[in-house]
Amino acid sequence: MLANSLRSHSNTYLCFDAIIIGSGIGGLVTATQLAAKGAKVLVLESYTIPGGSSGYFEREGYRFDVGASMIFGFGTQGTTNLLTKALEAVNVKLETISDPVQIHYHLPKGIDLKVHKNYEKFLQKLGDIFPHERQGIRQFYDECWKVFNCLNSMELLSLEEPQYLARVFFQHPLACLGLVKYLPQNVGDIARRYIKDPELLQFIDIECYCWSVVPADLTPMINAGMVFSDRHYGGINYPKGGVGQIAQKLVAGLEKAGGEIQYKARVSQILLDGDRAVGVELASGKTYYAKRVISNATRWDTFEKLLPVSKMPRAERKWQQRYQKSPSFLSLHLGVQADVLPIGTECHHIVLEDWQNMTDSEGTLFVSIPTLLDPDLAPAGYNIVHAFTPSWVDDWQTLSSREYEQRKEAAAGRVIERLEKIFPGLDAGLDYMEVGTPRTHRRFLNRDDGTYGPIPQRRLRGLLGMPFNRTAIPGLYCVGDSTFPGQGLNAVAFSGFACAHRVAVDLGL
Ligand SMILES: NC(=O)c1ccc[n+]([C@@H]2O[C@H](COP(=O)([O-])OP(=O)(O)OC[C@H]3O[C@@H](n4cnc5c(N)ncnc54)[C@H](O)[C@@H]3O)[C@@H](O)[C@H]2O)c1
Ligand SMILES: CC(C)=CCC/C(C)=C/C=C/C(C)=C/C=C/C(C)=C/C=C/C=C(C)/C=C/C=C(C)/C=C/C=C(\C)CCC=C(C)C
Repeated sequence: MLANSLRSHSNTYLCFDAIIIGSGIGGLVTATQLAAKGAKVLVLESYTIPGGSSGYFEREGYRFDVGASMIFGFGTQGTTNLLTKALEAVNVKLETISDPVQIHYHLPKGIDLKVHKNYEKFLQKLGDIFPHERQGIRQFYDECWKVFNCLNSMELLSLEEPQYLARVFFQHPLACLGLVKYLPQNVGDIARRYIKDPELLQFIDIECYCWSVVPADLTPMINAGMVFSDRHYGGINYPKGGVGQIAQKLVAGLEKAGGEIQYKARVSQILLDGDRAVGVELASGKTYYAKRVISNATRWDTFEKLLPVSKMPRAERKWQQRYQKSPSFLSLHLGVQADVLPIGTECHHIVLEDWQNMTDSEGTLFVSIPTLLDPDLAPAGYNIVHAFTPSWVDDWQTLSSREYEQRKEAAAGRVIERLEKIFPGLDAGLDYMEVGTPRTHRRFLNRDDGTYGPIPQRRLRGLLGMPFNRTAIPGLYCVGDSTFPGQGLNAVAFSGFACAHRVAVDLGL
């Protein structure tokens, strides 16, 4: 029946080369890459604007980023500046503002450290706090550069495409062998090779945790090589107009290249013909067919909600045994009087009072103040402070709406109390506040339990367990942060390049 319907649709305008479920940056990079290669592409997004966790919302003159504002991938040189490259591929441009400091850490025992874009300055300052470890510090971070230099020397495409692998190996044999060496490794083992001071090792843990949401022992070395080096190379660059601009520009490029996007188009199921994915059905009942279906939803959403659980491939079950959902976040989007922040305040802060609490719910506090880079995001005389801290959906379930509001208020109070320690007077200078919980993330981002992404259940072999874009269901691909190499905008941009490359080869483009 479905096969007939597919055949009858295959010659109509409803049959696309590729349908992409979701317009997160992973989905949009895939879509723009495919459209640039001449594919007929349709993106279906359930929300009213593109971007997913890189979206934005506007309230009372403030434009808030939904997610974090610390953006990698906007460098101007090398091969790892994947957001720059994704925009260029569809002839769109985005102005960015360089951030001279990646993070200002406020850590236990008064450790106060800024990660300067300048590598030597960063090593100097960290060495000033741990003078007995100066050599180990340099050896560890230099090893991260080795990973980065391998990646940054080659074109980055699908590792599932043998011809590409043969080509890069032929062009860059040493870099490929370098990456093969690091792929199964985690940061903790390499850090301990050079560093002995337990407190410095805890610092390496939070260096990893603040983007991978796991300590060094569970963080893949390849990803650390990217993050710990690119912050000093391409740097951290904020998009003028807010993080939401990245998706807006990619959509403009997609449409210029002939692709299509629909909003308020929630996919309710992936249609199968036998075992093959052939299209999607929307919550509205409308169906679309395509030669290939690409899901930018998380793997949990894709295989547990968009497909019958009885069809879950064995490979997915195994993946779920290796990886679990990371916590979501409790987020405070604040508008505050500008004079609350001392002159010279940095854009991104990490606050932790006790090392023992680093991975706990409400343990580490993340703070972004994007208006210090782009003041136009707030009314004159005000700043945006986005403070967020890990939180599990379970703590927010089965509450009456009154209990939910009370719990939100209490949690917001605890976060503001902590913010007061670094920005005294913030409470009194508050002009606007909106509190999001894991339930908010689940609802607006369509992410199961509002999760930030997959994290290893136990120590795994680096990135070896992360699946690429093809799935065990023919015709179905995944893209985004539940595919190799995981969370992060530049990481999902890589996943998008790789997915589009593999799909284009499969389509014979
Ligand atoms: N570095 C930073 O500061 C920063 C900022 C924001 C986001 N990020 C990263 O971005 C990554 C997420 O990107 P991503 O590409 O994986 O995706 P995403 O989760 O951001 O977006 C997925 C999109 O798919 C849509 N969607 C899901 N299910 C759907 C369905 N059934 N029908 C229609 N639409 C559906 C959602 O509405 C959402 O727009 C995260 O890893 C996060 O770390 C990083
Ligand atoms: C041939 C042969 C033999 C071989 C071959 C081999 C090879 C070639 C290999 C390759 C590999 C590759 C390509 C890889 C790749 C990778 C990548 C790209 C990676 C990337 C990564 C990235 C990342 C991880 C990023 C991340 C970031 C993030 C997550 C961020 C976040 C942030 C946040 C959350 C913020 C917060 C903070 C504050 C606020 C303070």
